[in-house]
Amino acid sequence: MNVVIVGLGNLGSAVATVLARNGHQVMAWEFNQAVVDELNQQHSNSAYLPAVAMPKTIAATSDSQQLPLAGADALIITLPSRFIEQTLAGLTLPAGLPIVNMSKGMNPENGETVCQTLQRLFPNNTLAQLSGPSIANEFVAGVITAFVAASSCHSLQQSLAQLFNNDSLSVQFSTDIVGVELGGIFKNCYALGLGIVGQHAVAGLNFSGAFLTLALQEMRSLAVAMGAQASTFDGLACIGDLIATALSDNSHNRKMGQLLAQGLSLAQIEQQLGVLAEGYKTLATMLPLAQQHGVTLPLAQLINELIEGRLSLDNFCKGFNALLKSPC
Ligand SMILES: NC(=O)C1=CN([C@@H]2O[C@H](COP(=O)(O)OP(=O)(O)OC[C@H]3O[C@@H](n4cnc5c(N)ncnc54)[C@H](OP(=O)(O)O)[C@@H]3O)[C@@H](O)[C@H]2O)C=CC1
Ligand SMILES: O=C(CO)COP(=O)(O)O
Repeated sequence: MNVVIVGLGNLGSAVATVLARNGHQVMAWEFNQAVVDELNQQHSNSAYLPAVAMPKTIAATSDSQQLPLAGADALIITLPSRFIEQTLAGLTLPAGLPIVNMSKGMNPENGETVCQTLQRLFPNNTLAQLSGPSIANEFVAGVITAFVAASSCHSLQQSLAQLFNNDSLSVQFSTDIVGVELGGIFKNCYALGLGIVGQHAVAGLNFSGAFLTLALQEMRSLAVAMGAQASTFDGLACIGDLIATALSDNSHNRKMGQLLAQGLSLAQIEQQLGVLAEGYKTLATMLPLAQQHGVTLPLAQLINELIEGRLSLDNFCKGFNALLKSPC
């Protein structure tokens, strides 16, 4: 199959690699010309996917007009959410080209999820959200990984299975695009929070178990109020992704939390990570959204107060302990 990937950061480079290894034709767009040149000449991306030999068949360009959209079977979006609208707004897509979003974020200005933005920009194209516990550094290294392809279009789900399935990668199907996308978006805030408090003496695995349980309850209650199916939260795209992201040392959100706990400023973190992890902006967007929907998110509120410096780590832990005393 022929695939166009937009964004060669950590995720996009890993997706390009596994699809090319599966024998598919991959052409990628990337903003940074140095990354494009390194990929085309040395078949690597030392900034975002160090120590991985990328297949020589992957080609990259920084000129979106060069993308072979007319002959593509899917357009896969792997950019951080904040760059998606500005990058895609100038593109004219063939009417039948399916769009697959793998980004997990929201627009802080209007509260739109990436799928909602894509639907607004390209109302005539079929859409899928491809999500699940899928840390790029792991699945590119052959760690067994299951994705969820959420779409109302069964043939697009099947195309995604055909693209990704191999000895270590599997694609499951869902029709709950809202739930699958919101699970992947909301879990970033809690992974960021656990990254901050995870170093505290009181934060052992008992703490993490309780933290993730409360996190899942909050994610589910807001997502259901926004139209998701509750049962989606028992699956890969929600509880699965929450566990993987919150506990993985490869997670950008967990890492950002750890750096905040070490006292680094946002500018220093941006310099170290390249781009701020999605959970940071999502948290500020999620709390007013919850208010609009009449849902309370006490754990997310505590994380937000901790990040904004209105709560010490000790007082966060006292507040968290108090939440555990409330009836479920
Ligand atoms: N990494 C992962 O394991 C997974 C990530 N995701 C999601 O995928 C999305 C991307 O994450 P990830 O790959 O980790 O991000 P990275 O931080 O690895 O990559 C950031 C990318 O954004 C590019 N960029 C910077 N500025 C601009 C700009 N102005 N316009 C366009 N591109 C720009 C960077 O290019 P430059 O070289 O210039 O810095 C780089 O390619 C996120 O939404 C994340 O939640 C989902 C599943 C797994
Ligand atoms: O969503 C992810 C894995 O499923 C990756 O999360 P991070 O952006 O925290 O690395």
